[in-house]
Amino acid sequence: MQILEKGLLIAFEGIDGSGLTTHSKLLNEKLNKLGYKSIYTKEPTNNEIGILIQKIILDKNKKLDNNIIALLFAADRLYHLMYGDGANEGILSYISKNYIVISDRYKYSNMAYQGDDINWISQLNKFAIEADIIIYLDVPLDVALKRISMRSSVSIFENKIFLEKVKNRYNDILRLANKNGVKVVVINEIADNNREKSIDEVSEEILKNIINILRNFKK
Ligand SMILES: Nc1ncnc2c1ncn2[C@@H]1O[C@H](COP(=O)(O)OP(=O)(O)O)[C@@H](O)[C@H]1O
Ligand SMILES: Cc1cn([C@H]2C[C@H](O)[C@@H](COP(=O)(O)OP(=O)(O)O)O2)c(=O)[nH]c1=O
Repeated sequence: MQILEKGLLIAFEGIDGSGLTTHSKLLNEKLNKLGYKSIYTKEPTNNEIGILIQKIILDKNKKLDNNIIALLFAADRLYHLMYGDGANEGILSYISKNYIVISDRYKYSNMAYQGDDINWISQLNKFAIEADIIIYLDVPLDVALKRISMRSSVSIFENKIFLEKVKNRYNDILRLANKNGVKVVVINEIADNNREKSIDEVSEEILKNIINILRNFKK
């Protein structure tokens, strides 16, 4: 068992279709196999607030104001930190037990997707701890959209114009996070010869980055 001196929060971020769920789950599996205490969780969660959000964002006819959606995601996050995602304990509880918590999206998605006024979104997330590490999966819009097109249910966010805006916002969000002491790892999913890297290639690249960081964390 690899015991860390302190718990870690790793946030996976990126636009829809960038592989967040795939790669956050794979990283969790690999870290557990290597003997780390690691858990996978996601936002929106499956607690009462997260379930409400999932209903709202999958309902095309429910055109809720962006600020209401922002408040709901922020409430879900505080609940997630304190009481859990509906299946696990709160993130803060795992961190206190020196776990690695891998969250498939976190407060940076709130800023990217609802961030018309990013200062207000930051305020909403005032009580949400910074992640220790952000893994940002960088994928061209057309590749992400192609992957989403295979999906049965599409959320209100999954359209080209909106996701282009989200992708552009991430640049400033990651810079701000880095300024706040977050270790930002950008994973480019396209190889030099313009080939889409395989799931295994991307997953190994993520694991290598994380192991390097964990080694330094121990020092
Ligand atoms: N590197 C990759 N190459 C090809 N397909 C991928 C890659 N990463 C993810 N996918 C596929 O893209 C789809 C969306 O991945 P998913 O993890 O659900 O994205 P997200 O959670 O970011 O919306 C899935 O079918 C997944 O198998
Ligand atoms: C956490 C979070 C997610 N989102 C968006 C990103 C996605 O488009 C959508 C759902 O997240 P997603 O990761 O796609 O969940 P699922 O894999 O269950 O479909 O919610 C926000 O708009 N704000 C937030 O704070």
